[in-house]
Amino acid sequence: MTINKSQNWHVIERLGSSGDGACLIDGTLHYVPGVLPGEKVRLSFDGHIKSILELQNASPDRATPSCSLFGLCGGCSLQHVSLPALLKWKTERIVAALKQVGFTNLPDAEQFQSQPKTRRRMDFALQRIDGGIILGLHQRAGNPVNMTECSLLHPDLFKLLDPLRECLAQIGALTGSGGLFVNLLDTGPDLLLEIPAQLSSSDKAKLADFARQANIARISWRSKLGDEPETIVQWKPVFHHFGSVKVAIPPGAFLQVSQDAENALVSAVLKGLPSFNKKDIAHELYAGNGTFSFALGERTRVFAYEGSKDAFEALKLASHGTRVEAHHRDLKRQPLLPQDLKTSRVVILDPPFVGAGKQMDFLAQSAVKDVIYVSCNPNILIKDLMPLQKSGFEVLQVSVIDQFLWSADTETVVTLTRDQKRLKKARKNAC
Ligand SMILES: C[S@@+](CC[C@H](N)C(=O)[O-])C[C@H]1O[C@@H](n2cnc3c(N)ncnc32)[C@H](O)[C@@H]1O
Repeated sequence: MTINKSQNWHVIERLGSSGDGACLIDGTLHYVPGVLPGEKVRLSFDGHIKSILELQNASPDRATPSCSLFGLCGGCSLQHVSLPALLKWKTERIVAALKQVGFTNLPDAEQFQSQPKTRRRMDFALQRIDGGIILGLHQRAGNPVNMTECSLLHPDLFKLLDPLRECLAQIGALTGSGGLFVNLLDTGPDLLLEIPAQLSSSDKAKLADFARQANIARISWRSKLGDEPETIVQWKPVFHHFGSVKVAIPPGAFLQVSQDAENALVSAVLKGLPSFNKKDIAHELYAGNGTFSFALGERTRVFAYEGSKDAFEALKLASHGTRVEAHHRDLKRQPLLPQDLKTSRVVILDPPFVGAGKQMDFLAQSAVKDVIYVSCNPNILIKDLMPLQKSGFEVLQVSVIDQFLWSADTETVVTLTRDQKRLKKARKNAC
């Protein structure tokens, strides 16, 4: 294929939603990775943009990437941006999203950014190659890259990678590609392997030996996403604390990706709560294993809804002696209806990446006055918050939590109310 080396210079206008720089070339919008607004680039093409040949007007927001795999590994797309500039960009994106919904009179956003090397949850790709195993993240569009260094991963997980490669190389069932889901819990790393073929008894014995040598409490396996994990080895208890409540976390469970971000998220949610009377009930939707539930339970009675059976069971077991009442419910198939929310003082919801969909319409139609919406997807946030805006909700507080460091993903907590008294008071206090 012939590569056309353009002599033309192109100015980067802004960052698009995936973090790539947008520029107009011959009237068509193109996205260029690794650039910043205001920078001028000369590009080579092979139908699409192939590479940056030259860059001028380097932005003051430009930073030296901290990882030598940057550009190859798909885990980070924005290491060429300084962390303060990244947080500012993410915050502007959220403010723009809220304006797009139609909200006006927005409060200043509170901001938090995780520290590097704090990531305690990661979904790795596995690939057998001649002489070993590749264990790392996928390229942006392509094969996995061996993670030989990482600016994101918690050191307690990073130090496991080499021993894991050695162990997995001995696993006969791993003949091609697979996955490895890792959570760093209070009891140490918890591993869930995804390998299509059945593990042999020899594979299981090797994993059991490895678990003891590497002080890993549990290793589970499933053949594909959606299958129930099988515990291969568990030789000591597996648990994690949310506040003072101990939860027996199931294999492959959802956990906020870093402890510092989890703390910031919980604080933002608690800050958004209205005042409670003794008998008030908070409805929490998409509760997971209880990241927010038990902190909420310190303030009031909580009805916590979760669709994953494993997470619901962990939540239910842990909720004894607390004010949290766990409910197993698929909120897509069976959303809470306005009458189900009649007793609700406030609704807190943290939907998955695809959003809450129809549930938002029923929430908007209910009599609920206060909502705290947690989002990891700014595009879906726009869709989900539309029905609330149309039914009279206004934004009381916004927190932008950059827990997905050096990627375009953003976590946000938005407190909304249609209680005019509360709104007036908050705005008066902010003046
Ligand atoms: C973003 S996670 C949040 C979990 C929890 N709030 C936390 O912070 O750890 C979304 C949660 O929604 C649950 N979920 C996904 N689809 C669901 C559905 N249709 N009905 C109910 N829960 C669902 C997932 O199992 C997951 O626990």
